[in-house]
Amino acid sequence: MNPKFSRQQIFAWADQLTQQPDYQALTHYFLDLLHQLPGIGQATAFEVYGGRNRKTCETCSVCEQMVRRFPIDLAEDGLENHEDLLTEFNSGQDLVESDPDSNGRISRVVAVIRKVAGPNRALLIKGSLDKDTLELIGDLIKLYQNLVGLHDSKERDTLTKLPNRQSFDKRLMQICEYYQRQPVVDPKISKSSWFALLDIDHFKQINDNFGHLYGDEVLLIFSQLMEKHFRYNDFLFRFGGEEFVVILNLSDQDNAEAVFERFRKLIADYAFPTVGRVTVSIGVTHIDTAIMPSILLDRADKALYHAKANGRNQVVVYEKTTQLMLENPSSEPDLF
Ligand SMILES: Nc1nc2c(ncn2[C@@H]2O[C@H](COP(=O)(O)OP(=O)(O)OP(=O)(O)O)[C@@H](O)[C@H]2O)c(=O)[nH]1
Repeated sequence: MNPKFSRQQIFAWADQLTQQPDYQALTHYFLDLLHQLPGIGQATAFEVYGGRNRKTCETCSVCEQMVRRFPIDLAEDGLENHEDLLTEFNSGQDLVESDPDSNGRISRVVAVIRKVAGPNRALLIKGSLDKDTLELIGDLIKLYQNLVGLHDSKERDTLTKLPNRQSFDKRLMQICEYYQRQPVVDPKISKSSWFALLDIDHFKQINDNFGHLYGDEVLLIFSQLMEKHFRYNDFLFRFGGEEFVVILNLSDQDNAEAVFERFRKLIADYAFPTVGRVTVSIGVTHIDTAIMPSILLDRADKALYHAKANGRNQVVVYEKTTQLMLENPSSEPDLF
């Protein structure tokens, strides 16, 4: 028992941790809790993607490690250097502590959380920590880690480990509510958020020609290429089947179009093992201040349908496409 905290206090924290409804709420609560402990100056959570430990990636080149900081923020820009964190993460230890100072205190701790159903995570704690606090942190992290596992199994897609449809619905609602509080902007010149539906072309043919296992491999590599291409503050989801969603943040219209166009080309040029070439159609729309999730989905879906109907392997931005074109695509998409 930690002498600074009563048994009741520790059980109250454990009780609160287990009551958090999802990974987001759990991690917010856990970081707040850590900040209450003596000597902790800063506690930050990260998601760590890619890396040499994932066997599935041995055949492809998309798996260099990438770090996303929690919480991903709609209004925050800039990339950070995470080299030290990755070195500690890859050290093979679960709790990496800096050398103690002359008073026996530790200034930096990295806790590594490896998960089956979601991405790996790292918690970075900075401050001046004594032995008792370190022990308590270690125990709390074990509980947090188990709860992360439970939430991941509900909120993440098991194949790609991206947030699933259920997480998407919640997140989209939050984003729409956020933008409803913001002033109206001209998306051509101001940075705001963009919603995109990405649908792999002729995916049924891939399954039919090569089998479901190779189809799954395409989905997995596709998701890894998404994680590599988009920035840490964009939101990525597996929407279902061969359909994915990206919410691109802090971007004007030209940049959004260019980012999705580069991703389209990245996929078209990528040599997928066995399957070879794969293409993707992308429907994009602006998230404006007055919009409801259902309207957003409908607009992106119309743009995607337009891309499919006009030859696939292309990006269509709803705002650049006239209503007439969206409602009367030049041809019906061919179905198999
Ligand atoms: N391997 C694999 N296949 C899946 C998964 N989820 C859905 N599918 C398959 O994805 C295929 C989607 O086919 P369609 O909706 O006809 O679309 P498509 O063949 O991509 O054609 P277009 O979208 O019109 O270019 C179906 O055959 C589904 O069975 C999955 O998790 N793994």
